Amino acid sequence: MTVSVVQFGGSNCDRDAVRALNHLGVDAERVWHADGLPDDADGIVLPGGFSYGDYLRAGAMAARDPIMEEVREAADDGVPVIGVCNGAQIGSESGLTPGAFTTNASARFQCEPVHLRVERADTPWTAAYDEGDVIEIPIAHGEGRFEIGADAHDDLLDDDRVLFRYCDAEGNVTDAANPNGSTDNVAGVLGERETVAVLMPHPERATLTDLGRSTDGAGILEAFA
Ligand SMILES: NC(=O)CC[C@H](N)C(=O)O
Repeated sequence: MTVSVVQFGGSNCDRDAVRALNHLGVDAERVWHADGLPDDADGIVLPGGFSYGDYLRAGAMAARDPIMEEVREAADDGVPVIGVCNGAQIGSESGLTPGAFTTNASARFQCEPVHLRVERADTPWTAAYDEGDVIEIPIAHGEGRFEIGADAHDDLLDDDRVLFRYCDAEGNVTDAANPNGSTDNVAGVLGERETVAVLMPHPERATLTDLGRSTDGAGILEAFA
């Protein structure tokens, strides 16, 4: 499998994603947005960063970049797509996943390790875990607060599309464990297909063993292995 890591102007986690995937034995290459998706892309990562300088809203301009039409078509064909942090914002802005990410309740950029509860273990992104597992992965965002209308939230729950929730070290989903004020502590969701997912925390920053920190994020990227 060759994973395309889509680089926009202002992306800054594209190299980290390639390195983390390579560490897991997955071929990956950075793809400059203006060059379009290669025909052999059989996996796609929308990486973190500050695409288009976060102007208007984080992810809003990249979501309207022509390459996103190709990403949407690939996703519809069943190609696995994951959006991480700014990539999650691009995914929601482009309608790949429900809800929106907006300014943290703190109104500050937050960079810290958080705990996540695995809400679904039967997806490609979470097959390495058991439902209810607690994993530690860092966040680094200013606009990570998940927001969704009441009806869409009901649909999200009915369709069981919440992938991760912010929790404490014991797995309790509480306000105190919610770093950014996200609705229902949601940290990651699935698209219409389980092969499409977005999450605000950074699994590629919790994969390499030589960083000396948690490697709990590896299981998410192993979806491509
Ligand atoms: N690390 C990131 O991808 C940051 C995302 C976005 N620029 C934000 O601050 O919310």
